[in-house]
Amino acid sequence: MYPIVTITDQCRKCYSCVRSCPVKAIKVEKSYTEIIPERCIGCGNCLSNCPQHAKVISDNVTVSEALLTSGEPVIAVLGCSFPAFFHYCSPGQLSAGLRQLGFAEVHEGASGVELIADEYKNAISNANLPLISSHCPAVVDLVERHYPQLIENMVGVVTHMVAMGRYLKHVLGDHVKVVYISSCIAGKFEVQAEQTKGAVDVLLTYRELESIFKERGIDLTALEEEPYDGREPHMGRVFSLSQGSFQAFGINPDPLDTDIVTAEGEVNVMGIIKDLAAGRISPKLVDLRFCYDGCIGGPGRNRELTEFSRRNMVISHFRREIPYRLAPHYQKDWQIDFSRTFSDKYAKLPTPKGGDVKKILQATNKFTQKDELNCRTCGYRTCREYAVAVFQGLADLEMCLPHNLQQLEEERGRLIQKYELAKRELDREYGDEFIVGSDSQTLDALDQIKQVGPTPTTVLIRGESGTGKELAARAIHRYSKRNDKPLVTVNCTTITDSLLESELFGHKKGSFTGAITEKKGLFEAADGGTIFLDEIGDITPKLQAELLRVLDLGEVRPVGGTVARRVDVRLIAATNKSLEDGVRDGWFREDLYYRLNVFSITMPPLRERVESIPQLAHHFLEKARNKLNKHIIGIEERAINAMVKYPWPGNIREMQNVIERAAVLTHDDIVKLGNLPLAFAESYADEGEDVIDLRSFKKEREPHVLRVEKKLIQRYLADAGGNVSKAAQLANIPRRTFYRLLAKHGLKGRTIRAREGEEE
Ligand SMILES: Nc1ncnc2c1ncn2[C@@H]1O[C@H](COP(=O)(O)OP(=O)(O)OP(=O)(O)O)[C@@H](O)[C@H]1O
Repeated sequence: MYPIVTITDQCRKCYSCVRSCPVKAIKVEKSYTEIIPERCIGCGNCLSNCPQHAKVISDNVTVSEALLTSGEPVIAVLGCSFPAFFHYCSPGQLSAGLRQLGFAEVHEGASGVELIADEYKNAISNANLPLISSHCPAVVDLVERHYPQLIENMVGVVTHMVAMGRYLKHVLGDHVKVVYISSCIAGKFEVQAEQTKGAVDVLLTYRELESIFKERGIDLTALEEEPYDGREPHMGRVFSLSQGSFQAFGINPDPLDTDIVTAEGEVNVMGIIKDLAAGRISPKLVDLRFCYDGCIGGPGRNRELTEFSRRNMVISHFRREIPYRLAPHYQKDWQIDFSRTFSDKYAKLPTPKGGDVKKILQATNKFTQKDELNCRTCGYRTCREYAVAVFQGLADLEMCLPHNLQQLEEERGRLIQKYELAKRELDREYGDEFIVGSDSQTLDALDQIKQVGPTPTTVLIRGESGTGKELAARAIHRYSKRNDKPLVTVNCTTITDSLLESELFGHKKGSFTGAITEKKGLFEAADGGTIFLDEIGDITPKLQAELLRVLDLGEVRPVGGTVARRVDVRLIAATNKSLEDGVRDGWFREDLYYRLNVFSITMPPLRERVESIPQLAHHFLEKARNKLNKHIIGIEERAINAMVKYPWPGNIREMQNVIERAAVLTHDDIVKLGNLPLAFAESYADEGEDVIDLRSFKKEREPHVLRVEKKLIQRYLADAGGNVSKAAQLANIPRRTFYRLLAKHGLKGRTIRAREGEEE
């Protein structure tokens, strides 16, 4: 298993890992970043720098526990920096705790350092090339994966960890299992590496070990001290300190000696490696450690302590007397092979051509050198490095912050424009409009609206389609104490069920395909105000249950989320269905029905508002006049009477449309009966009251119809270039009929274009 894992849900793509990765071993995916194992050197920077803790060490606790119950002897080896982590107990107590966990023996990794000290001394004295120390696994990976030309410079000796593993298995037999406990993450890579595999079975971090103690309820400070096993180390104990390796290996360089160079920390190490690769320096030995402050600064270090106190703890451990069980087989001088080889693991990435980089730069608005800000927010040092990474598939175009900001700004402008248009549209539809009507049913509804408006009560508005339910909801909100807060209206039938759920309650990132970011729901958008759910009778049982939860608990739970959020929203629902039937037939929850039906208002259909028709007609004329920007002063009496007589259905929109159409058609400043659809005049006539002369109506209408007909014929002919057959085809009428119409209006084919003006 790969030692570092990304919890994809937790990653927020802040690019901290990209920024902190010295070898750019991070690939940016759509909604998270991922480590590229072939490039990773295990330095652990991405773990320490991830603010969301989305990069974690793969769990070795379970494997260790499995080893401990396998029946084979398991040996614990404590890394050299352990005193700087387990500072709250004595080394003897830690040994006792490990034995309680089932470890057969407890060793200090520091003795592994002493095992390889002679190998180091030999390598240095026989060197004919600048040597690079190989005791830091991150440095080994850096060379193998990124600077393979330096492989021949590596000291061909294993790390003290692997040395300990080889030693223990040599002395005790291959059946024993070795668990190395350390602050080093790169060591986890080394355990699995081809050349060093098999020596150590599991690398456990100090923190993982601590979690096992906690899990088992072992309080180290309460334990009786127990001795350590194996060879008691001496100078090996200072190995984890800055420059401690030379002291541990018994090499005493002159501080002014430029032949032996030592460097710690990413920047220094990378600098020296680059110098060596470029042949700029040629010392005898470079002793490198990727972590600042040496191994006591490892990624799994105890972060509560300063470097100074960590150092002091290691030094006082070095000076301390520690109980040791000196078994004779550990006192013997065994001949063990501590050598190792290295392999070229360089993973070549595609190289862009000049034009490729330019294209990518241009895609993020960088056309001149001045546009290349090199701001580093994407994690790359320069815009060009970033463009290369995009080409290589490591980075994506979204990562350029200045470009993103500009795009967002443009998008914001577009959204504002869209919002303004939608708002204007809504204002035109509802505006500051109040409910118009003087019939008793409308007046009753109005009374109820005024009464319930200022209360927090949930309201259910019933009525056929187009009877003013939304208008009523808006009026309730306007009369409420929440009228300075938003009124969010949702039509439950216009979006699919699954989308409606996420629209209403929001969703967490990754909760369904396409949910690439977290989104707040409309309930949260309406917080403090009112939400109007139109067509509530159409929602699914699942949504009904969720809605009931919101009403009962006052909290919403986003799709894919576990944590609920409190909201203060007043609910107004509307339906044109009978929810009572729904409860009876099982498609609407009874408990929700009672929760909604606290206060119900019924909006009457237009056919039951006959008394209000004249008032409504004038109201809609006013709306049409504003919309069309046309000078119309009123509606003639006959037209009003015809509308009163007309058998309207329930939908008030129909009346609104009839009046708008009439306002379009009228040539005068008054809407006349003739401007209404013929059915009005006919139903008016059928009533036998105020009979109008239909013949004279037809006479009055005829010239208008003829004029429109002639214009249409002329347009078809013009579109067909004067070709009558084609014009008839366009008009979708038989050619003969078209000829007849031409004759009727005194028009001719072919010549029509030239005579168009004349014909007008
Ligand atoms: N009493 C009224 N006074 C003024 N205008 C009204 C009245 N009733 C309805 N309208 C107008 O009729 C149109 C339809 O009203 P509204 O959208 O409120 O109806 P609805 O019942 O919510 O419709 P649906 O069932 O289709 O959602 C709107 O333009 C509204 O302004």
